[in-house]
Amino acid sequence: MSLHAVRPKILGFISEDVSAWLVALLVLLVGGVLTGLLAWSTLNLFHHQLRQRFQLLASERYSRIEERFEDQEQRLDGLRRFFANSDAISREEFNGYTQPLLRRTQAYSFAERISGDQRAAFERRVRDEGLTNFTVRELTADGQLQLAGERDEYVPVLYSQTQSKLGAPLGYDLLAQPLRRATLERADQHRGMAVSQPMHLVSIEPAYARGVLLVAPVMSRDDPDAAKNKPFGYVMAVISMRQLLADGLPEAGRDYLSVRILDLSTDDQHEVLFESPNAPAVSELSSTRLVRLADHDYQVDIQPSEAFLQANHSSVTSLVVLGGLLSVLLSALLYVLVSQRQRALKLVDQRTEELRAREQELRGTHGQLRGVLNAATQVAIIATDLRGVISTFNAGAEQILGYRAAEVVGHMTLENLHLPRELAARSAELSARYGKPVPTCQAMLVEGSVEGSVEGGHEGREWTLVRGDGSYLMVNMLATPVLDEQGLWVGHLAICIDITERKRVHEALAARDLLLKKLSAHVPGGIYQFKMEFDGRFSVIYASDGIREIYELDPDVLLLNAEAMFTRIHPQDTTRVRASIRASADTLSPWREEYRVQLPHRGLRWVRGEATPEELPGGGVLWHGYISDISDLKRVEEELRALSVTDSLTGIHNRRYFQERLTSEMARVERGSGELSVIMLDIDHFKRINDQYGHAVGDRVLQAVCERIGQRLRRTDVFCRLGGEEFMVLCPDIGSAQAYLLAVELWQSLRSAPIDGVGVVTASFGIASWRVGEGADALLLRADSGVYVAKLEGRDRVQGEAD
Ligand SMILES: Nc1nc2c(ncn2[C@@H]2O[C@H](COP(=O)(O)OP(=O)(O)OP(=O)(O)O)[C@@H](O)[C@H]2O)c(=O)[nH]1
Repeated sequence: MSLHAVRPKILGFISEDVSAWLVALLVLLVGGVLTGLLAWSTLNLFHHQLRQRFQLLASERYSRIEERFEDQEQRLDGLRRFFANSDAISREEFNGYTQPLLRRTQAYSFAERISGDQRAAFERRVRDEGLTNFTVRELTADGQLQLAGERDEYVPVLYSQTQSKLGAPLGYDLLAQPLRRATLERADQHRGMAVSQPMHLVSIEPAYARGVLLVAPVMSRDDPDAAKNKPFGYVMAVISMRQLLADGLPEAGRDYLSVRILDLSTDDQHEVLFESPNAPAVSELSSTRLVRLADHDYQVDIQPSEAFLQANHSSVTSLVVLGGLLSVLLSALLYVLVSQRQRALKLVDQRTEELRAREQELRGTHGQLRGVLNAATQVAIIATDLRGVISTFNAGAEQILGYRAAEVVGHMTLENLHLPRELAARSAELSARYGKPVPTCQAMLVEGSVEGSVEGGHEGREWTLVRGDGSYLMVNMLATPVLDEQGLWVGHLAICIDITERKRVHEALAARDLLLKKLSAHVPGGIYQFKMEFDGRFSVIYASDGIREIYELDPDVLLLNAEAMFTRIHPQDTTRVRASIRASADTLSPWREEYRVQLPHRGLRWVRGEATPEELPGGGVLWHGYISDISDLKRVEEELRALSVTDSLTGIHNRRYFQERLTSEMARVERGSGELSVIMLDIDHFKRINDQYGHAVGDRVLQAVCERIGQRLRRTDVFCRLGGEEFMVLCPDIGSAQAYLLAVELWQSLRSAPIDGVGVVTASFGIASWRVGEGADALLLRADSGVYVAKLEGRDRVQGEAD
């Protein structure tokens, strides 16, 4: 069954394979929809509650307005009855009655109706009461009161009780102003209260001047035709709408409602009686109701103000934000959970696969290990537990040590296989080194090859093991700790290699090395192995002690640095030696070279090297060779050489040497570099000297002539005895004229002074200078011809060169 089949689904319904992004998106979507639904229902509830609250506030405000309108009517009616039921009302009585009524009313007044005839008497009466300046007045166009004009009838204000600081407009004739007049007429007509159209009230502070005049006619109690006659006066309430409606309400900025009152009684247009100072807010909420005051109907429109909306703001925005945030957080959380879960599951899959692969690998490795253990028949592999008891004993161990695995595993320890005295010695050595006792059972396990390091490198150590038959076996044993997977020490692994044969070979090699050393010590010169790598680098593989004398270098120095050898070779020979080595490497031909070495102590020496090259696999050449000092041999050779080209009697060069030098000088001039001349001389009548003085004197004469001639020659001139009394001077780099002068000088040096016991000895000279294309024989022949001519012409002379 696959792992996928048993996995539970995410949140019970989301498949494991669904992308974490998709899950997060789905949750975000659902969260968004739920938030939207919740916001929608909350908004509906909010609007419902808002409407209810507004209606409540509006109803309360309507009640307040109606109540205050009724209150105004009742108070004015009371004042009217006060006048109607009294015979005469004095100013003090009026004031006393209206003083307590001045609440939410700007002023209460009483205006008496008088005819034009009664005006003067009326004014006089009132002035007599104490109002000395009292006159009937009317309003001018600019709002000032002035003396009223002559009319048939007046209704001047007689009494007035006002809150205004501007005072009462006493004497103001209400009939003089059309609106007030119309109001009085309507009151007369209805015989009841009438209210004016909205107007600017007189003698009221401007802020409160907008209002109405509520008028009630006062009929005389004593007038029998009161129903028909005009009233004798009017009581009035001056009502400022602002004062009436705003009293008891919070200030405009904090009032939740915006109120507007329209006067519907005007025919042409609905005039605004009152409008709240606070503007209505933009809202669908509004309420309208009709309210009546006296004979007028008013439309009262109420709308919520900004303060209302602010005090009742919706929490939907917060809800949406909160819902959105929660949705985002939830989707992010789910994304993290799902993706982490998926990652964890993938990791589990991956680790499971890895474990399976590791298991397979371990099985394979275990099989291979078992195979290796069994196949390693030349190596003893022994594993022990921590107590040293052997747990593995491979086929190689059986074969090498002569035990069967069955008799060793679980029965014997590694210590049992060792030679006891060797273990005891090693134990003592280790105990002394580490300053604590090391038991013999651990002596073969403690690493001792590195001083002071217990767990340092793992190097094999030679041990003597006791075989099954009691014989001894030399092994190289490498013991390493075995750790389990947690790194805990669980035992040891010892790998033993039989080194009996190796030791024998080492001993044989050591004996041969010793022999070689002894032999080479008795051989003059040095034996060496010299190697050139494929990249051209030199190295010395072996150098016997004899090399030390050849190069005055320690053999060990050469083993480290082969180039040190070349520092000893004479600078003029170094290039030649290197070239010959490379030539030998290229052609694999034997190397043989004689060269000079410049030694710190013995100075310049000649050596001869000989070596046989051998091509190495993979490139490079190895020489096996021998170097010897040939300085003595060279010296003898030089001496022999000198003898072979020297005339034994006179000590000057002989004919052979002359021939060699002539050949080389001819080659030089034929290459076009310089000139060449020869001067030939032959002693005159030498036979006579021999005959007269003896052969020995003749020999001395020959020596004396050579001495005199030699003194006159240049260092570059080559003076040779061709034989008998015949000589030749080879003069490089001089031409015919110079050669002639030299010959004359030589001729004179001979004849200018006598030789002891013999007298003056003369010679005949012939000269020849090399001509282009001329051979050696022709050159010599011409010189010889010169001597011949000199002899013919009487001897003792220099014969110049014929043209
Ligand atoms: N003492 C002595 N005599 C030599 C030697 N070699 C040759 N002679 C002699 O030199 C003589 C040469 O004589 P000639 O060839 O006749 O010449 P010459 O006597 O000098 O006469 P011209 O050359 O014609 O002047 C011979 O008698 C030789 O024996 C030598 O090494 N020592």
